[in-house]
Amino acid sequence: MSEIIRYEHVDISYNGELAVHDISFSLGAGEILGIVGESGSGKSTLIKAALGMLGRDGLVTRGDIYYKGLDLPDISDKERQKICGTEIGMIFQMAGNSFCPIRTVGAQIKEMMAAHGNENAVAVKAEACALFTKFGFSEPERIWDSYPFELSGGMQQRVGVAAAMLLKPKLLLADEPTSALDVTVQKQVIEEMLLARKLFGTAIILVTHNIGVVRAMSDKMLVLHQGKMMEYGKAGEILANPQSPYTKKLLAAMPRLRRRSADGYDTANCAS
Ligand SMILES: Nc1ncnc2c1ncn2[C@@H]1O[C@H](COP(=O)(O)OP(=O)(O)OP(=O)(O)O)[C@@H](O)[C@H]1O
Repeated sequence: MSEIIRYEHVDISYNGELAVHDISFSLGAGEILGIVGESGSGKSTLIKAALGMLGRDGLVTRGDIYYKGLDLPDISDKERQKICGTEIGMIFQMAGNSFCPIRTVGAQIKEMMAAHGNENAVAVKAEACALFTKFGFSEPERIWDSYPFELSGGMQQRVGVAAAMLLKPKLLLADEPTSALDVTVQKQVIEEMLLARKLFGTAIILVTHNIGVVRAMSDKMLVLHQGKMMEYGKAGEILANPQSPYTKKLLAAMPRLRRRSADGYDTANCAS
């Protein structure tokens, strides 16, 4: 399996204070890594570092983050703009909020695709509607013509995932993509991400508080505590047989969710 991204001994500080310390992991094409840990453990910081989104106060102070031979913290803003979206996509907890409220979904998707060099509006619409259909929307044209405020929060989130996937990124960074959603919509968003992996071979780094979501989706798992890596390895093995006392405590406090197969899951107690 070809490697997509590799973190090597990464330290990240805000205003000189260490937030994340000595993190190493790698991810191959189509693999899904779940990053879990308590609030403030550094989960978002880790993925923001890949796209230079640490803000003015944040800095990768040691180590490397390699993507296709590029050391991401060192690339220019121009290079970063080029890979942002097309190579590495990102979705947030409230992905729907990134849509402008007063322009239709279709207009915004056309603009996004044009900004990445695809100006064929007819083809873009056809491709978007086909993906909406694959993602389970029964009226794709209606979604295309909708203003974001005409869609529920859950629908906005699902359309946000679809929009990110239209650029067919090799890597998707997903920061709490299901935590603002009710259990039914969580299931749909999980299904969308698994389908995206299947359709496009996209690798996913998933930040979540929800062990149930990790259990349902992840091949690998990284447990963070106060910026340090407590455990990293195959998700199934860690979930079945956690080694560090911290992981044991974390798992004991989480609800259960059984994994059925690579693409299937049982959503009982998915929300946490
Ligand atoms: N822009 C910032 N400036 C200063 N400190 C920050 C900044 N962003 C994050 N931090 C600090 O870095 C640490 C890790 O924060 P981070 O948001 O990565 O944690 P998290 O595990 O994603 O938390 P949550 O689950 O609550 O989103 C925290 O101590 C946080 O206060």
